[in-house]
Amino acid sequence: MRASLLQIDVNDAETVDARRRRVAALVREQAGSDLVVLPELWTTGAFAYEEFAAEAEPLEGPTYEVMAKAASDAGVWLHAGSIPERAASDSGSAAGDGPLYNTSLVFSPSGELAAAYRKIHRFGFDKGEAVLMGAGAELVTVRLPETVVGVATCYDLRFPELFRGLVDAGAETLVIPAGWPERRRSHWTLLAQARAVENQAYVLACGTAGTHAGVPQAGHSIVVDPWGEVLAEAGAGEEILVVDFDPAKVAATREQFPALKDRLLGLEAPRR
Ligand SMILES: O=C(O)CCC(=O)C(=O)O
Repeated sequence: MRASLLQIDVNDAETVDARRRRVAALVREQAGSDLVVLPELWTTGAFAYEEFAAEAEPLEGPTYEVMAKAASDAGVWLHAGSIPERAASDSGSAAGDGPLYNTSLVFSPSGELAAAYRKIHRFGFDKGEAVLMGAGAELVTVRLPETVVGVATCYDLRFPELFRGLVDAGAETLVIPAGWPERRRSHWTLLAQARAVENQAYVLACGTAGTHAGVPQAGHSIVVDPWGEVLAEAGAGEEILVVDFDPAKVAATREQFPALKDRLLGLEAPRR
């Protein structure tokens, strides 16, 4: 199976419309890959908090339209990264004036929406995304012909229980778009490898390059196999990381070294 991770340079000089067109062209160039992955919030930048509300889109908004077409033109599965989604209000108003979510979109090779995932763990503690966006509540997996993909977004990478949930739901390949800052790049690489080793799964983690809203991005998108070996790693700048991998290695690793079977479920902390 061939995957292309598009580590996009997200910067304040390029408009959202221009970036959307540029990224769609890059997706089209990946015809021949099975799966194309984009980063988190690549239209605005994950740290461009002031842009979230202004650039928010309904689920089936401009990014959806452009990416659905790009996926079908290229004939690829496309994890189109995430968008700032403006949900419909509770009253169902067509104005779409409900809460914001950090929502990932996955398209099939015919351009159908295969899955949408609202990021569960919002970043920022008491500011930024954590206060501007709502939290998703559902784990999402997508069945591709060759593998079952489990999706997570950026800060989710720090929460191993989410990935155990995805494994329990059948995930074999963990796809993680991100806008991870350079300042914590060592955590990014370490956690990507940890999630691969502990879940005996492939990890495809696609970040952004460049600097937006004053925050230099880590780049260094990475693909890790179920044994924890790094199959490919990008540098700091914009780059397309193309990697061939064998989805059958997940079952083989889980059979040869069946650590997942030794999980002890339901452990409780001792009472004090
Ligand atoms: O956890 C981190 O260090 C980075 C997380 C982040 O930037 C995000 O989720 O947008």
